[in-house]
Amino acid sequence: MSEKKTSRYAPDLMAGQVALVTGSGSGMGRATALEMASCGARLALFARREEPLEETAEMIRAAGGEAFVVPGDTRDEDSIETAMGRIKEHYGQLDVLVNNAGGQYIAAARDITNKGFEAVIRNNLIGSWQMTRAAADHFMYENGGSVVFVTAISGRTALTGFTHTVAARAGVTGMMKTLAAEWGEYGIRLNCVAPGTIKTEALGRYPIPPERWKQLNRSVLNRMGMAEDIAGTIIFLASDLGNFITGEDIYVDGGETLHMGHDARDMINPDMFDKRERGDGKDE
Ligand SMILES: CCCCCCCCC/C=C/C(=O)SCCNC(=O)CCNC(=O)[C@H](O)C(C)(C)COP(=O)(O)OP(=O)(O)OC[C@H]1O[C@@H](n2cnc3c(N)ncnc32)[C@H](O)[C@@H]1OP(=O)(O)O
Ligand SMILES: NC(=O)C1=CN([C@@H]2O[C@H](COP(=O)(O)OP(=O)(O)OC[C@H]3O[C@@H](n4cnc5c(N)ncnc54)[C@H](OP(=O)(O)O)[C@@H]3O)[C@@H](O)[C@H]2O)C=CC1
Repeated sequence: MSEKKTSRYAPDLMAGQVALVTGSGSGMGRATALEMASCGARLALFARREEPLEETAEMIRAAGGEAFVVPGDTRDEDSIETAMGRIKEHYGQLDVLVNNAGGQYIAAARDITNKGFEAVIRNNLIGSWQMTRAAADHFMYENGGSVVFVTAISGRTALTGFTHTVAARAGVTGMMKTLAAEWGEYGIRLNCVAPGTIKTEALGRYPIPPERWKQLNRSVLNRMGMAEDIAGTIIFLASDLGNFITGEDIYVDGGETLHMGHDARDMINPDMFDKRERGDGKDE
Protein backbone atom coordinates (compact mmCIF):
# COMPACT_ATOMS: atom_id res chain seq x y z
CA MET A 1 0.00 0.00 0.00
CA SER A 2 1.28 3.51 -0.75
CA GLU A 3 2.16 5.92 2.00
CA LYS A 4 -0.60 8.04 3.56
CA LYS A 5 -0.65 11.70 2.60
CA THR A 6 0.13 14.06 5.44
CA SER A 7 -2.90 15.94 6.72
CA ARG A 8 -3.03 19.39 8.25
CA TYR A 9 -5.15 17.72 10.93
CA ALA A 10 -4.34 14.60 12.94
CA PRO A 11 -4.26 11.60 10.61
CA ASP A 12 -6.79 9.77 12.79
CA LEU A 13 -9.17 12.73 13.29
CA MET A 14 -11.90 11.04 11.26
CA ALA A 15 -10.81 7.41 11.67
CA GLY A 16 -13.76 5.04 11.68
CA GLN A 17 -16.05 7.58 10.00
CA VAL A 18 -17.70 7.45 6.60
CA ALA A 19 -18.24 10.75 4.78
CA LEU A 20 -20.34 11.49 1.70
CA VAL A 21 -19.21 14.57 -0.21
CA THR A 22 -21.39 15.83 -3.07
CA GLY A 23 -19.73 17.54 -6.02
CA SER A 24 -16.45 15.82 -5.15
CA GLY A 25 -15.22 15.49 -8.73
CA SER A 26 -13.77 19.01 -8.70
CA GLY A 27 -12.99 22.17 -6.73
CA MET A 28 -13.88 22.41 -3.08
CA GLY A 29 -15.65 19.05 -3.01
CA ARG A 30 -12.56 17.25 -4.27
CA ALA A 31 -10.27 19.15 -1.87
CA THR A 32 -12.58 18.25 1.03
CA ALA A 33 -12.74 14.58 0.07
CA LEU A 34 -8.95 14.36 -0.26
CA GLU A 35 -8.32 15.98 3.10
CA MET A 36 -11.01 13.97 4.88
CA ALA A 37 -9.39 10.81 3.53
CA SER A 38 -6.03 11.98 4.85
CA CYS A 39 -7.72 12.30 8.26
CA GLY A 40 -8.73 8.64 8.11
CA ALA A 41 -12.32 8.95 6.84
CA ARG A 42 -13.66 6.52 4.25
CA LEU A 43 -15.25 8.45 1.42
CA ALA A 44 -18.36 8.16 -0.72
CA LEU A 45 -18.09 10.46 -3.76
CA PHE A 46 -21.30 11.77 -5.36
CA ALA A 47 -21.89 13.92 -8.49
CA ARG A 48 -23.43 13.56 -11.92
CA ARG A 49 -20.28 12.80 -13.91
CA GLU A 50 -18.57 9.55 -13.00
CA GLU A 51 -15.19 10.22 -14.57
CA PRO A 52 -14.10 13.15 -12.36
CA LEU A 53 -15.31 11.20 -9.31
CA GLU A 54 -13.15 8.24 -10.34
CA GLU A 55 -10.19 10.61 -10.62
CA THR A 56 -10.78 11.83 -7.07
CA ALA A 57 -11.13 8.23 -5.88
CA GLU A 58 -7.84 7.32 -7.56
CA MET A 59 -6.11 10.26 -5.88
CA ILE A 60 -7.43 9.10 -2.51
CA ARG A 61 -6.42 5.49 -3.09
CA ALA A 62 -2.96 6.52 -4.31
CA ALA A 63 -2.49 8.28 -0.97
CA GLY A 64 -3.53 5.15 0.92
CA GLY A 65 -7.16 6.08 1.61
CA GLU A 66 -10.51 4.47 0.81
CA ALA A 67 -13.08 5.88 -1.59
CA PHE A 68 -16.26 4.65 -3.25
CA VAL A 69 -17.94 6.35 -6.22
CA VAL A 70 -21.74 6.70 -6.21
CA PRO A 71 -22.83 8.80 -9.20
CA GLY A 72 -26.12 10.67 -8.91
CA ASP A 73 -27.98 13.95 -9.16
CA THR A 74 -29.02 15.78 -5.98
CA ARG A 75 -32.26 16.77 -7.80
CA ASP A 76 -33.19 13.18 -8.51
CA GLU A 77 -34.69 11.25 -5.58
CA ASP A 78 -34.21 7.86 -7.21
CA SER A 79 -30.50 8.38 -7.72
CA ILE A 80 -30.18 9.53 -4.08
CA GLU A 81 -32.00 6.42 -2.83
CA THR A 82 -29.73 4.23 -4.96
CA ALA A 83 -26.65 5.99 -3.59
CA MET A 84 -27.78 5.58 0.03
CA GLY A 85 -28.50 1.89 -0.58
CA ARG A 86 -25.06 1.36 -2.10
CA ILE A 87 -23.34 3.18 0.77
CA LYS A 88 -25.22 0.98 3.27
CA GLU A 89 -24.12 -2.12 1.42
CA HIS A 90 -20.52 -1.01 0.96
CA TYR A 91 -19.74 0.74 4.24
CA GLY A 92 -22.77 -0.01 6.45
CA GLN A 93 -22.71 3.50 7.93
CA LEU A 94 -22.69 7.23 7.12
CA ASP A 95 -21.46 9.75 9.68
CA VAL A 96 -20.82 12.91 7.68
CA LEU A 97 -22.61 14.54 4.75
CA VAL A 98 -21.12 17.52 2.92
CA ASN A 99 -23.67 19.24 0.67
CA ASN A 100 -21.25 21.00 -1.65
CA ALA A 101 -22.78 20.32 -5.09
CA GLY A 102 -24.25 23.38 -6.72
CA GLY A 103 -24.01 25.86 -9.51
CA GLN A 104 -25.95 28.52 -11.37
CA TYR A 105 -25.73 30.80 -14.37
CA ILE A 106 -25.16 34.53 -14.21
CA ALA A 107 -28.01 36.79 -15.37
CA ALA A 108 -29.55 40.16 -14.66
CA ALA A 109 -32.63 39.71 -12.47
CA ARG A 110 -34.89 41.12 -15.17
CA ASP A 111 -33.72 38.37 -17.55
CA ILE A 112 -34.30 35.46 -15.18
CA THR A 113 -37.37 33.49 -16.23
CA ASN A 114 -39.52 31.63 -13.71
CA LYS A 115 -38.25 28.39 -15.17
CA GLY A 116 -34.63 29.53 -14.79
CA PHE A 117 -35.22 30.69 -11.21
CA GLU A 118 -36.78 27.35 -10.32
CA ALA A 119 -33.92 25.41 -11.97
CA VAL A 120 -31.38 27.18 -9.76
CA ILE A 121 -33.50 26.71 -6.62
CA ARG A 122 -33.74 23.00 -7.43
CA ASN A 123 -30.01 22.69 -7.89
CA ASN A 124 -28.92 24.63 -4.83
CA LEU A 125 -31.72 24.35 -2.24
CA ILE A 126 -33.98 21.40 -3.02
CA GLY A 127 -31.00 19.18 -3.91
CA SER A 128 -29.37 19.84 -0.53
CA TRP A 129 -32.66 19.18 1.26
CA GLN A 130 -33.16 15.88 -0.55
CA MET A 131 -29.64 14.68 0.26
CA THR A 132 -29.96 15.69 3.91
CA ARG A 133 -33.38 14.14 4.37
CA ALA A 134 -32.16 10.85 2.83
CA ALA A 135 -28.99 10.79 4.98
CA ALA A 136 -31.11 11.33 8.10
CA ASP A 137 -33.67 8.70 7.08
CA HIS A 138 -31.14 6.04 6.21
CA PHE A 139 -28.47 6.67 8.83
CA MET A 140 -28.49 9.72 11.04
CA TYR A 141 -31.80 9.54 12.94
CA GLU A 142 -30.50 6.31 14.36
CA ASN A 143 -26.79 6.99 14.79
CA GLY A 144 -26.38 10.77 14.75
CA GLY A 145 -24.04 12.55 12.38
CA SER A 146 -22.80 15.83 11.03
CA VAL A 147 -23.95 17.76 7.96
CA VAL A 148 -22.09 20.69 6.41
CA PHE A 149 -23.64 22.82 3.67
CA VAL A 150 -21.50 24.92 1.32
CA THR A 151 -23.38 28.14 0.61
CA ALA A 152 -22.06 31.60 -0.41
CA ILE A 153 -21.28 34.95 1.18
CA SER A 154 -24.60 36.32 0.01
CA GLY A 155 -26.09 36.25 3.51
CA ARG A 156 -24.07 39.38 4.32
CA THR A 157 -23.91 41.09 0.97
CA ALA A 158 -25.65 41.48 -2.37
CA LEU A 159 -24.31 39.57 -5.39
CA THR A 160 -25.67 41.21 -8.50
CA GLY A 161 -26.29 38.77 -11.33
CA PHE A 162 -27.04 35.97 -8.87
CA THR A 163 -30.57 36.68 -7.53
CA HIS A 164 -31.71 33.08 -7.94
CA THR A 165 -28.74 31.47 -6.21
CA VAL A 166 -28.69 34.08 -3.44
CA ALA A 167 -32.30 33.12 -2.69
CA ALA A 168 -31.37 29.44 -2.74
CA ARG A 169 -28.36 29.85 -0.43
CA ALA A 170 -30.31 31.96 2.04
CA GLY A 171 -32.89 29.16 2.00
CA VAL A 172 -30.18 26.63 2.81
CA THR A 173 -28.99 28.68 5.79
CA GLY A 174 -32.50 29.02 7.20
CA MET A 175 -33.18 25.33 6.64
CA MET A 176 -29.88 24.39 8.31
CA LYS A 177 -30.65 26.43 11.43
CA THR A 178 -34.12 24.98 11.80
CA LEU A 179 -32.96 21.41 11.23
CA ALA A 180 -30.19 21.98 13.79
CA ALA A 181 -32.83 22.95 16.35
CA GLU A 182 -35.08 19.98 15.51
CA TRP A 183 -32.42 17.31 15.09
CA GLY A 184 -30.14 18.03 18.04
CA GLU A 185 -32.06 15.36 19.92
CA TYR A 186 -30.93 12.76 17.37
CA GLY A 187 -27.30 13.80 17.76
CA ILE A 188 -27.24 15.41 14.32
CA ARG A 189 -25.21 18.62 13.99
CA LEU A 190 -25.70 20.88 10.96
CA ASN A 191 -23.63 23.92 9.93
CA CYS A 192 -22.90 26.08 6.88
CA VAL A 193 -19.63 27.23 5.37
CA ALA A 194 -19.97 30.36 3.24
CA PRO A 195 -17.05 30.70 0.81
CA GLY A 196 -15.90 34.01 -0.62
CA THR A 197 -14.41 34.02 -4.11
CA ILE A 198 -12.51 30.77 -4.41
CA LYS A 199 -10.13 29.92 -7.21
CA THR A 200 -11.60 26.71 -8.61
CA GLU A 201 -12.20 25.43 -12.14
CA ALA A 202 -15.77 26.69 -11.82
CA LEU A 203 -14.75 30.35 -11.77
CA GLY A 204 -13.08 29.81 -15.13
CA ARG A 205 -16.51 28.98 -16.58
CA TYR A 206 -17.74 32.53 -16.02
CA PRO A 207 -17.27 34.93 -18.92
CA ILE A 208 -14.64 36.99 -17.15
CA PRO A 209 -11.47 37.77 -19.13
CA PRO A 210 -8.32 36.61 -17.27
CA GLU A 211 -6.98 40.18 -17.10
CA ARG A 212 -9.99 41.09 -14.96
CA TRP A 213 -9.58 38.18 -12.57
CA LYS A 214 -7.61 40.41 -10.24
CA GLN A 215 -10.80 42.40 -9.65
CA LEU A 216 -12.45 39.26 -8.31
CA ASN A 217 -10.03 39.37 -5.43
CA ARG A 218 -11.75 41.50 -2.82
CA SER A 219 -10.20 39.72 0.14
CA VAL A 220 -8.33 41.95 2.60
CA LEU A 221 -5.69 39.22 2.83
CA ASN A 222 -4.53 40.10 -0.65
CA ARG A 223 -5.17 36.74 -2.27
CA MET A 224 -8.07 34.74 -3.62
CA GLY A 225 -9.38 31.85 -1.57
CA MET A 226 -8.26 28.33 -2.40
CA ALA A 227 -10.32 25.14 -2.26
CA GLU A 228 -8.15 23.97 0.66
CA ASP A 229 -9.20 27.02 2.70
CA ILE A 230 -12.77 25.79 2.51
CA ALA A 231 -11.87 22.12 3.03
CA GLY A 232 -10.11 22.91 6.32
CA THR A 233 -13.18 24.67 7.71
CA ILE A 234 -15.57 21.96 6.54
CA ILE A 235 -13.46 19.33 8.31
CA PHE A 236 -13.26 21.42 11.47
CA LEU A 237 -17.07 21.55 11.57
CA ALA A 238 -17.74 18.00 10.40
CA SER A 239 -15.25 16.23 12.66
CA ASP A 240 -15.10 15.92 16.44
CA LEU A 241 -13.24 19.25 16.54
CA GLY A 242 -16.65 20.84 15.99
CA ASN A 243 -18.45 18.56 18.42
CA PHE A 244 -20.35 21.34 20.23
CA ILE A 245 -21.04 23.52 17.16
CA THR A 246 -24.42 23.33 15.49
CA GLY A 247 -26.62 25.80 13.62
CA GLU A 248 -23.60 27.99 12.74
CA ASP A 249 -22.82 29.82 9.54
CA ILE A 250 -19.06 30.34 9.11
CA TYR A 251 -17.74 32.78 6.52
CA VAL A 252 -14.46 31.79 4.90
CA ASP A 253 -13.91 34.78 2.67
CA GLY A 254 -10.58 36.41 3.57
CA GLY A 255 -12.56 39.40 4.81
CA GLU A 256 -14.35 39.93 1.49
CA THR A 257 -17.52 40.90 3.36
CA LEU A 258 -15.83 43.42 5.67
CA HIS A 259 -17.61 46.39 4.19
CA MET A 260 -15.91 49.71 4.78
CA GLY A 261 -18.16 52.71 5.38
CA HIS A 262 -15.16 54.87 4.55
CA ASP A 263 -11.70 54.00 3.38
CA ALA A 264 -9.39 56.58 4.92
CA ARG A 265 -6.45 55.06 3.02
CA ASP A 266 -7.82 56.53 -0.19
CA MET A 267 -9.43 59.67 1.23
CA ILE A 268 -6.91 61.20 3.60
CA ASN A 269 -3.26 60.31 3.43
CA PRO A 270 -2.23 56.93 2.01
CA ASP A 271 1.30 57.30 3.51
CA MET A 272 -0.22 57.17 6.97
CA PHE A 273 -1.16 53.56 6.31
CA ASP A 274 2.05 52.34 4.70
CA LYS A 275 3.40 49.07 6.05
CA ARG A 276 5.67 49.73 9.03
CA GLU A 277 8.16 47.71 10.99
CA ARG A 278 6.20 48.19 14.21
CA GLY A 279 2.53 47.51 14.47
CA ASP A 280 2.03 48.69 18.05
CA GLY A 281 1.05 52.29 17.35
CA LYS A 282 4.23 53.69 18.99
CA ASP A 283 6.68 55.94 17.17
CA GLU A 284 9.36 54.08 15.28
C1 LIG B 1 -18.77 39.22 -12.01
C2 LIG B 1 -19.18 37.89 -11.47
C3 LIG B 1 -18.33 37.36 -10.39
C4 LIG B 1 -18.60 35.92 -10.09
C5 LIG B 1 -17.82 35.44 -8.95
C6 LIG B 1 -18.60 35.41 -7.69
C7 LIG B 1 -18.68 34.04 -7.11
C8 LIG B 1 -20.00 33.43 -7.35
C9 LIG B 1 -20.19 32.28 -6.48
C10 LIG B 1 -20.59 31.10 -7.23
C11 LIG B 1 -19.70 30.30 -7.84
C12 LIG B 1 -20.20 29.06 -8.45
O1 LIG B 1 -21.28 28.63 -8.29
S1 LIG B 1 -19.17 28.19 -9.39
C13 LIG B 1 -20.22 27.15 -10.40
C14 LIG B 1 -20.20 27.55 -11.89
N1 LIG B 1 -21.43 27.26 -12.61
C15 LIG B 1 -21.56 26.17 -13.33
O2 LIG B 1 -20.75 25.31 -13.31
C16 LIG B 1 -22.82 26.06 -14.19
C17 LIG B 1 -23.88 25.46 -13.39
N2 LIG B 1 -25.15 25.39 -14.16
C18 LIG B 1 -25.94 24.34 -14.10
O3 LIG B 1 -25.57 23.35 -13.47
C19 LIG B 1 -27.28 24.38 -14.81
O4 LIG B 1 -27.26 25.24 -15.91
C20 LIG B 1 -28.45 24.80 -13.88
C21 LIG B 1 -28.33 26.23 -13.45
C22 LIG B 1 -28.47 23.97 -12.62
C23 LIG B 1 -29.77 24.56 -14.63
O5 LIG B 1 -29.78 23.21 -15.11
P1 LIG B 1 -31.15 22.45 -15.57
O6 LIG B 1 -30.71 21.24 -16.36
O7 LIG B 1 -32.02 22.22 -14.38
O8 LIG B 1 -31.90 23.45 -16.43
P2 LIG B 1 -31.71 23.86 -17.94
O9 LIG B 1 -32.68 23.07 -18.73
O10 LIG B 1 -30.28 23.88 -18.34
O11 LIG B 1 -32.21 25.37 -17.82
C24 LIG B 1 -33.49 25.69 -17.28
C25 LIG B 1 -33.73 27.16 -17.51
O12 LIG B 1 -32.73 27.89 -16.78
C26 LIG B 1 -32.32 29.04 -17.55
N3 LIG B 1 -30.89 28.93 -17.87
C27 LIG B 1 -30.10 27.86 -17.67
N4 LIG B 1 -28.84 28.12 -18.04
C28 LIG B 1 -28.82 29.40 -18.46
C29 LIG B 1 -27.80 30.30 -18.94
N5 LIG B 1 -26.52 29.90 -19.07
N6 LIG B 1 -28.16 31.57 -19.26
C30 LIG B 1 -29.44 31.99 -19.14
N7 LIG B 1 -30.44 31.20 -18.69
C31 LIG B 1 -30.15 29.93 -18.36
C32 LIG B 1 -33.21 29.05 -18.78
O13 LIG B 1 -34.36 29.80 -18.48
C33 LIG B 1 -33.55 27.58 -18.94
O14 LIG B 1 -34.75 27.38 -19.65
P3 LIG B 1 -34.77 27.31 -21.26
O15 LIG B 1 -34.40 28.67 -21.73
O16 LIG B 1 -36.17 26.94 -21.59
O17 LIG B 1 -33.77 26.26 -21.65
N1 LIG C 1 -15.90 29.06 -6.50
C1 LIG C 1 -16.49 30.03 -5.83
O1 LIG C 1 -16.01 31.16 -5.80
C2 LIG C 1 -17.75 29.77 -5.06
C3 LIG C 1 -18.47 28.58 -5.15
N2 LIG C 1 -19.59 28.39 -4.39
C4 LIG C 1 -20.32 27.12 -4.36
O2 LIG C 1 -19.49 26.14 -3.73
C5 LIG C 1 -19.73 24.84 -4.28
C6 LIG C 1 -18.46 24.26 -4.86
O3 LIG C 1 -17.97 25.15 -5.81
P1 LIG C 1 -16.73 24.89 -6.78
O4 LIG C 1 -15.87 23.84 -6.21
O5 LIG C 1 -16.17 26.21 -7.09
O6 LIG C 1 -17.54 24.40 -8.05
P2 LIG C 1 -17.44 23.17 -9.04
O7 LIG C 1 -18.34 23.47 -10.18
O8 LIG C 1 -16.01 22.79 -9.31
O9 LIG C 1 -18.07 21.99 -8.17
C7 LIG C 1 -19.42 21.78 -8.07
C8 LIG C 1 -19.65 20.30 -8.26
O10 LIG C 1 -21.02 20.03 -8.03
C9 LIG C 1 -21.43 18.99 -8.90
N3 LIG C 1 -22.86 19.19 -9.10
C10 LIG C 1 -23.49 20.30 -9.56
N4 LIG C 1 -24.81 20.11 -9.62
C11 LIG C 1 -25.02 18.85 -9.19
C12 LIG C 1 -26.18 18.06 -9.02
N5 LIG C 1 -27.39 18.52 -9.34
N6 LIG C 1 -26.04 16.81 -8.53
C13 LIG C 1 -24.82 16.31 -8.21
N7 LIG C 1 -23.70 17.02 -8.35
C14 LIG C 1 -23.80 18.26 -8.85
C15 LIG C 1 -20.59 19.16 -10.17
O11 LIG C 1 -20.25 17.91 -10.73
P3 LIG C 1 -21.09 17.24 -11.91
O12 LIG C 1 -21.20 18.28 -12.98
O13 LIG C 1 -20.31 16.03 -12.29
O14 LIG C 1 -22.41 16.88 -11.30
C16 LIG C 1 -19.32 19.82 -9.65
O15 LIG C 1 -18.25 18.89 -9.53
C17 LIG C 1 -20.84 25.05 -5.31
O16 LIG C 1 -22.07 24.84 -4.69
C18 LIG C 1 -20.66 26.51 -5.70
O17 LIG C 1 -21.79 27.04 -6.27
C19 LIG C 1 -20.01 29.34 -3.51
C20 LIG C 1 -19.35 30.52 -3.39
C21 LIG C 1 -18.18 30.83 -4.16
